[in-house]
Amino acid sequence: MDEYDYIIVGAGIGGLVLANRLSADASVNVLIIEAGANRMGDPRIDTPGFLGMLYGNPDFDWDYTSVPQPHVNNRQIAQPRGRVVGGSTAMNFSVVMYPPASDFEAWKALGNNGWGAEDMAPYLRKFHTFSPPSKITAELLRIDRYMDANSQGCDGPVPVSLPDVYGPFNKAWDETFEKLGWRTDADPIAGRKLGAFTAPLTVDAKTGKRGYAAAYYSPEVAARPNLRLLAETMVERVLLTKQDGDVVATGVHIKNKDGRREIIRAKKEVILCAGSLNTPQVLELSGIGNAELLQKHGIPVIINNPGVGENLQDHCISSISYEIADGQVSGDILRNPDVVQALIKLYEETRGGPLAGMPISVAYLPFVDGQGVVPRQEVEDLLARYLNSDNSLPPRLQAQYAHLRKAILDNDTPSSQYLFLPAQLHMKPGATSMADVLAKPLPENYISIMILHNHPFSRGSVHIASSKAEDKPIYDPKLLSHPLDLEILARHTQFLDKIVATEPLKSLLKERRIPESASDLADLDRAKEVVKERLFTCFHPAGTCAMLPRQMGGVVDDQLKVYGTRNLRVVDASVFPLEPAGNIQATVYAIAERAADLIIGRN
Ligand SMILES: Cc1cc2nc3c(=O)[nH]c(=O)nc-3n(C[C@H](O)[C@H](O)[C@H](O)COP(=O)(O)OP(=O)(O)OC[C@H]3O[C@@H](n4cnc5c(N)ncnc54)[C@H](O)[C@@H]3O)c2cc1C
Repeated sequence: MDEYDYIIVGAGIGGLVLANRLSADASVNVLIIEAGANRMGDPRIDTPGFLGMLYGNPDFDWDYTSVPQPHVNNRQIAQPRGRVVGGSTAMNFSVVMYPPASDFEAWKALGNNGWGAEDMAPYLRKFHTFSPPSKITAELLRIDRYMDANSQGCDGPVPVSLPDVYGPFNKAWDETFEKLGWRTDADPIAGRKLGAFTAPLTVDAKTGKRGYAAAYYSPEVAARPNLRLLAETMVERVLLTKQDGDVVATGVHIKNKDGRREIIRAKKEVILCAGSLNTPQVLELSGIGNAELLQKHGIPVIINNPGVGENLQDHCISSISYEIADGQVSGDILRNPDVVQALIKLYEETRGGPLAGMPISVAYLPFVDGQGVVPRQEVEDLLARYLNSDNSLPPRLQAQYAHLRKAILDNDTPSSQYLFLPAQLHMKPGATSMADVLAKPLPENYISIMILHNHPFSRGSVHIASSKAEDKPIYDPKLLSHPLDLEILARHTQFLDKIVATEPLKSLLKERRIPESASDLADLDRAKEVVKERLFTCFHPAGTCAMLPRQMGGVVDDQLKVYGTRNLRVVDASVFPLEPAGNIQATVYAIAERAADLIIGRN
């Protein structure tokens, strides 16, 4: 029977960071188990522009779909999740965003010592190595104004860069927001950013290849005799026993690719890094969760904790696509197979061109609507109308909403993240898959502007559908179930009219929009309908095993240990107590790096 000091479940960010850092000590044996295959070196992963090939493909994607969402016209929304070594970073859009310092301060204030902005700042640098852009790209984006190469990461495994993929739209984006009064020169990594900027990408500037969590599993690390990666192996549950009143994780039950079941023993710890949708599933299958639910599925209850699988938060986005002016180019030209072939050739020969990265630009803005910043009194009125202040909310929500209330009233905190994306985007009634979103059925060329709602009030859940590990859990994000979310997102969507009516972006666009009903967003009710029709996820499910005090519905403590256990930890996006602003991969890397220090005892 196999036995290891540490067994890590899942080879996404959390798993690979820990596998690397823990096995640096040659006296410690580490096993990392991944349900998907090891496809390092596969050009479909390595080529940033090929990401559309990965979604819905069972070789790469768990391919979740939500249950019908009543607040979004009963639509069902896809939620791709990486099922491969590298996890979701093997298929993400590569954008590196840093949350405002106040979001980590909120984590700390919610009872998590050691998770404030100062504690986390070094870890936001530790995971990556930044390469400054070429002179042409630096000048095009005016990057020296707000990004200091010396403040970025300099020796982490994941490459971060601004490849030469940007063009007139990115330049116009920056200038347009400046005209609108949103020029700021703060460095995003410092956690005090507002206004427009171009966030770097997890792309290796030299090779044009995707940089992702697999970078932590370099050939030198993989060759360590004390580290073993077991791919194509599903962890079905954690083996738990009771010792002196504590629950102790002694190993895991696995099912390998031939369908054979085995037990592998852990001497020190089992660490769950299976992501926000699968970590709660493994806990519930192991007997940790809501007792009623476990009993319903015939699972013996080891620890009754109804917080498992609850508190699900995600960044939802609304978006509008705009036809581009004659003579301009967008990613929609990739509908032509000859263009694709020419770009593949260019990429193979130069490691550059549009396949080397998505030319996304962003803007962090406070709460705005069609008129500009929403006046404080109006925000207060909205909060009074929609936020329950009569203490009938559970303590977790009361504490969380107190922070969200502060955030939306503070004009220095980004309420939304606007994203420029150079392609048309489509949503459907019923179920919308990634293939639907990325299809290019319209003959004209478009760009899209997406609005990501940074601090959602809605809370969903993910729970087992049966006692079988192969049955996907039920994923119910309850998108827009809190009325404030619709109100906020609709108002942010109204601000799009201002953005596209401002030069120089205005001259790069024509009148035609997707959807057509978005041609005038002055009416708030119409903007709300547009939001419901166009709502999608930005792929950041989090919070389902929240790091919070137990009486507040927490699942792990501030050492990331599962309550009631001696040696079972969780290290992935599920531990977020509160969704931070912006795309979350940098935050997940930072959590994993800090977890490594906690486990090693360096903290
Ligand atoms: C399409 C898409 C685009 C995105 N774009 C961006 C972006 O541009 N910028 C950004 O910052 N973030 C982005 N993200 C989000 C970011 O990539 C994720 O939040 C992050 O990778 C989550 O990491 P994780 O370690 O928590 O989980 P995951 O990456 O989901 O890793 C979990 C791993 O555990 C494995 N696993 C699960 N269950 C089991 C089991 N029972 N046994 C064994 N193994 C198991 C999975 O196969 C997976 O490999 C995107 C995500 C997606 C899907």
